[in-house]
Amino acid sequence: MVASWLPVPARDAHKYRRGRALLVAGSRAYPGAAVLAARAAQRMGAGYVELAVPDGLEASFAVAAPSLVVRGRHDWQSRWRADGAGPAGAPANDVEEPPLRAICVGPGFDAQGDADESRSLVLQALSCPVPVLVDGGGLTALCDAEGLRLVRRRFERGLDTVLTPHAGEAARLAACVGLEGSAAEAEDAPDRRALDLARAWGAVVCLKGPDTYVAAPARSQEAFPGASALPVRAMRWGGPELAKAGTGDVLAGMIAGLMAQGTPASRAAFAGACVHALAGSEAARRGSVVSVIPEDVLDALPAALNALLMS
Ligand SMILES: NC(=O)C1=CN([C@@H]2O[C@H](COP(=O)(O)OP(=O)(O)OC[C@H]3O[C@@H](n4cnc5c(N)ncnc54)[C@H](O)[C@@H]3O)[C@@H](O)[C@H]2O)[C@@H](O)CC1
Ligand SMILES: Nc1ncnc2c1ncn2[C@@H]1O[C@H](COP(=O)(O)OP(=O)(O)O)[C@@H](O)[C@H]1O
Repeated sequence: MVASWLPVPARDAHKYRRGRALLVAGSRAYPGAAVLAARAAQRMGAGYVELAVPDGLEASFAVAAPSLVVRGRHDWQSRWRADGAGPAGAPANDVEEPPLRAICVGPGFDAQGDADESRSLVLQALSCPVPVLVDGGGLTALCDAEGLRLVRRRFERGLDTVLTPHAGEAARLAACVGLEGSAAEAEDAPDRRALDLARAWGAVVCLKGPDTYVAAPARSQEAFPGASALPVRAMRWGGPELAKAGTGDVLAGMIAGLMAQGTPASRAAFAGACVHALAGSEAARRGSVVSVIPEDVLDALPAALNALLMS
């Protein structure tokens, strides 16, 4: 079933029809995460991937990854309406541009060192009327009353938001909505924790770990066809080859790349996690479970996609 959720380009496709994605990612502390996430969005099929990076670093990113459209943060912030009014992805000025289909915000944010900037970028992304994924340092920046209000408001307006926490970030998201229960209880029942978070935030939650749980808020119950009564699914593929800094950034970009092509948020999160795990296994097969690095996962991604599409 997951294979049928993966977009395949039409014969008459062109780059904009294949989805325009924006990644607001990276910081002076963690620039690499931005490239990992953006590359992953490209590899998952998004036709036009833009990367908004800290001002002054544009040239370094453009050299590191020539096919990415790299912009400074101020350029992006001044070009998009802060209130999210207007058609999906409409730029604030009159420039003719194809619509933006998804935003990924937060991989590589330095939520401690650049707290104000991280928060302002996350809130601006959430004000855009397109699917938004929040990951990494963006999740830390999201955890306050205003962040919660904006995500819930998006839910009420029918706009998809995806949150991709690891266990540490999930604990912060839980504390922000006053979810009871100790860390040990959350570890015992991660499916329940993912679902509680999804409902409390009004967002699709992809709770990462050795097993990954994707939960949808009530509105998206139909998003997992054939699912059991509760809108939460476990993904148990993959192994410890993925336990290396940077693989989460790859996953965030993959899910955003799928959403940019029109895959609904909960399916994008689940299918993205499946392909990510398969790519990790393929990378371990080509090398060693010990040596896999996130770049290997990116390199193995096309083979993993193919294997799933042929299955
Ligand atoms: N190449 C790069 O530039 C990389 C950048 N990264 C970015 O660095 C920033 C900080 O990421 P961190 O994850 O370190 O941020 P966190 O501030 O979440 O640090 C991790 C903390 O959470 C706790 N924790 C609990 N459960 C955990 C789990 N299952 N996995 C990991 N930590 C857990 C740890 O004990 C630790 O204290 C993010 O924006 C992230 O995207 C990282 O993804 C690593 C690679
Ligand atoms: N033991 C494991 N088995 C399977 N997958 C794992 C394991 N450890 C980590 N992963 C996966 O690797 C990724 C790590 O993401 P994350 O913790 O956000 O790392 P980072 O922020 O450094 O990129 C997640 O997709 C997680 O599910």
